[in-house]
Parts: sequence; C-alpha cells; structure tokens
Amino acid sequence: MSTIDVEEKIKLEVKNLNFYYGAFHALKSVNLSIPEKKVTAFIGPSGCGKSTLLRVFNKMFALYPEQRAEGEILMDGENLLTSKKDIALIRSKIGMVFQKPTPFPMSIYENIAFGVRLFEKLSKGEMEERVEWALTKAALWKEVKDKLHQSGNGLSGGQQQRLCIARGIAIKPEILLLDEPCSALDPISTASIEELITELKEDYTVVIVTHNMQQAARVSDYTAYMYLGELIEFGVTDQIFLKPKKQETENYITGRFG
Ligand SMILES: Nc1ncnc2c1ncn2[C@@H]1O[C@H](COP(=O)(O)OP(=O)(O)OP(=O)(O)O)[C@@H](O)[C@H]1O
Repeated sequence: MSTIDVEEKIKLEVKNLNFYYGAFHALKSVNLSIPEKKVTAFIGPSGCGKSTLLRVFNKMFALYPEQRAEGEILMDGENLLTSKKDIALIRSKIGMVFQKPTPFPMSIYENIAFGVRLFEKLSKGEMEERVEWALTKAALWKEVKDKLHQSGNGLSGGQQQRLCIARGIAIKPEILLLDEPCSALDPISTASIEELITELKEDYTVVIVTHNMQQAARVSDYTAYMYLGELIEFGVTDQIFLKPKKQETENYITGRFG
C-alpha cells in the first residue's frame, strides 16, 4: 500500500490499526508509515476517519471508555497503544492542534508558558524568549506583543487558532498533529501558517488533516487518501495528485466524487 521512498526514516508506523466508537468501526485495518521530518496530509470526504486517525496518534481515546483502538502505532519501536508511559509524556512528544481553537482561560503568555513548565525548568528570561519564539513562529507575535497578559479568549477566532499553534510548538514536540488548522483563518493568516508548516518540518514530523486539497498539495510531501474508514492510497503528494493509482483517489482529486 505505501509507496514511501526507501531512504525516508519512519517516525510513526501504523500496523493493522482498527478503531471503534462503541460498536461503530471507524478505522479499518489501516497500515501507514509516517516519514520523519516531512509533512503528511490526510485527505478524504467528510466522515472518512481523518480526524479519528490523527486523534489516535496522541491517544485522545484514552479519555473515553467506549472508544477502543487495536493494532500497533510504533514510535521509536514502542507501541503507543499498549505503552505504559504517562499520557502527558506521550503528548509532550506528540502535540496536537484541534480544528476549533481552544485557548486555556488564562493570559496569552500563560497559554504558552503553562505547557512548557510541565516539562522544562526555564528561567524567567528563557521562558520569555520561548513565548516570543513560539508566537513569532505562529505569525502572531506582532499582534499580541503589547497585550501578552490579557486573556487568550479576547482574541479573534483566527488569532486564537494561531495561539493554539504557538502553544503546540512551544513544548517542542517531535510530532505535531494539525487538525484543519486553517479552517478559521483568513487567507493572509493561512499563508503564514502554511509557511510555518513548511519551516516546521526542518525539526518536526508534521501530520495535517485538511479539506483543502490545494493546501494539501502546497504543504505536504506525502498524502493519504481515506474513504469510509479505510486508507485507500498513500504516497508522495505529487504522485497522489498527478498520477493516482486508484480510481477512487482520482475521482476525489478531480472532484468527480459524488
Ligand atoms: N465521538 C464519536 N462517537 C461516535 N462516532 C464518531 C465520533 N466521532 C466521530 N465519529 C464517527 O466516525 C467517523 C469518522 O469521523 P471523523 O471525525 O474521524 O471523520 P473526518 O474524516 O475527520 O470528517 P470531517 O472531515 O467531517 O472532520 C464518522 O462516521 C463519524 O460520524
């Protein structure tokens, strides 16, 4: 199924993954290798399981007793699904930005410093530097530098989303999961986030769920096309968009999907 360049180093290896919301079988025997320090996009029609797959990667389901994952997600040789590691530790390595902006009810500064403090002991100056670095990377610094101690909830929707992206990168995870990160953003902020995604892959492995196929084509190195809980095709983005191997992928890419 996967057509990954042999020289790519694999960061996450998904083997025979099945996922259930109660009796509903939402992911069906998914096999996928996510390359390190590349951008991988998940595309497919609404309800096909893109967000579910992304959320399994940082074990969101552990909060819900009726949700269940079977199979393997190997990160550095360890199966995250059966790992006894503290979930907070896993999330410090696999950060996630949700589709709906979810700032904490605290100041802009604290929204970022809070997570960093859980894992690192920084001096006041170092923390200030980290906050500025994360906000600059997320293309928000100029807009908020004079109101860092005001509430994050006072920002516009698009600014809140960039704050959440800044919060996600501030802890310097190894993998960053982005679920429709630009859905609330205007074209200018979208362009800066896309630029940021391209920059991020110098240091991080990025996985993005997007409805916007132009965006997938612009920012990703690899693309996975999903339909009804199955991974239909996975490969180098140019190949998926220009020469898909499966008819279903071609129908979706060319807009012939019903
Ligand atoms: N909490 C839940 N409980 C039960 N079923 C769910 C739950 N969340 C999602 N589903 C179902 O699982 C399937 C996959 O949903 P998911 O949100 O992963 O799709 P998606 O491809 O990300 O869709 P969209 O593009 O609309 O965000 C859908 O049929 C959805 O109805």
